[in-house]
Amino acid sequence: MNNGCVCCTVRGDLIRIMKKLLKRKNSLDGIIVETTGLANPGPVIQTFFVDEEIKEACALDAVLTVVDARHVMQHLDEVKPAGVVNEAVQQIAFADKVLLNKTDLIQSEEEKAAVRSRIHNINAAAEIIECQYSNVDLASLLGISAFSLDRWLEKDPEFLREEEEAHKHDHGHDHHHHHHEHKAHGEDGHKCDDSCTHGHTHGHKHDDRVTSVGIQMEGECNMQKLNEWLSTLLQVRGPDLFRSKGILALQGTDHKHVFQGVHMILQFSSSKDGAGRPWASGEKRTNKLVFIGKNLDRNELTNSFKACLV
Ligand SMILES: Nc1nc2c(ncn2[C@@H]2O[C@H](COP(=O)(O)OP(=O)(O)OP(=O)(O)O)[C@@H](O)[C@H]2O)c(=O)[nH]1
Repeated sequence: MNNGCVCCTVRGDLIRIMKKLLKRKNSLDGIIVETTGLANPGPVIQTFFVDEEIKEACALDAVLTVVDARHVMQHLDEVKPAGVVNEAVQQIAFADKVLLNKTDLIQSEEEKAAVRSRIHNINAAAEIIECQYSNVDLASLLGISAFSLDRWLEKDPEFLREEEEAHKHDHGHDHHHHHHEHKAHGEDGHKCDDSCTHGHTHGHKHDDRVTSVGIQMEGECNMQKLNEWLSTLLQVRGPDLFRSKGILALQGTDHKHVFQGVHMILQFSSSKDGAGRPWASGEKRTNKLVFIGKNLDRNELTNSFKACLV
């Protein structure tokens, strides 16, 4: 689900995609919906209960939330402006199972116990599965019938009622969601405003300080400049940089380079070590980078990356 802004759950798109999938001649064993890391899971779940056709054809099996054991606390602790939703809390609250991932990055058993108890306090019903690199037996994740509407309604009886109202309204106004259908992935700097219905079910707004910046630029990077730029950037802006990733062309090599960042942790890989394919002969060397985080300055990021090019 890449369309729309990073924060929104794009229920209109999801309904359309689901209906397309259901029309396929060969029937599917299952459908896995992956939202963005900043999504409010509520509206996605509601899709399976408010649309008649989808309700008939599908059963919501389970809501799974992957938790970064190293960084989750700082996101749960984050104080948001009044009325703004903490999506980390939401995602744990709505989970049937929590995959507590990256346990290798946790320093001590005490730290792990603190994270587990925090998750448990938000959602006592969800089973917590500890893992590394999300390596979990699929049988414990798929076809488990873990979702219970009753438990949901216990938590929030308003849940379906409000949505049914909103849905009726949608039918009368075809373009209700039009403002989410332009451009990809919020890289146009689109911010949720008051007209955004997503995430408003519970009277909460998305944190509009969080955006994404995509950079696409032809050329080759000077390795040393790039290294200095990225490590300084992550050091200085780390707390605000939730996620960064990119494919890079480096001077003097045909290998493609990939970087993956989560806050201050940065990992490089290369087609030399089996990550993807090298640049093909004649292929344009286009660097592509994405930053997702708080208070990002598109111009500053673009210009400082540009300065790393040869
Ligand atoms: N040490 C460690 N690193 C991990 C683990 N799982 C993933 N990573 C690394 O974390 C980095 C970012 O990956 P994830 O956090 O899984 O990315 P994500 O945000 O879920 O992925 P996108 O949907 O692509 O944004 C990559 O460099 C992964 O190799 C783990 O269990 N331990």
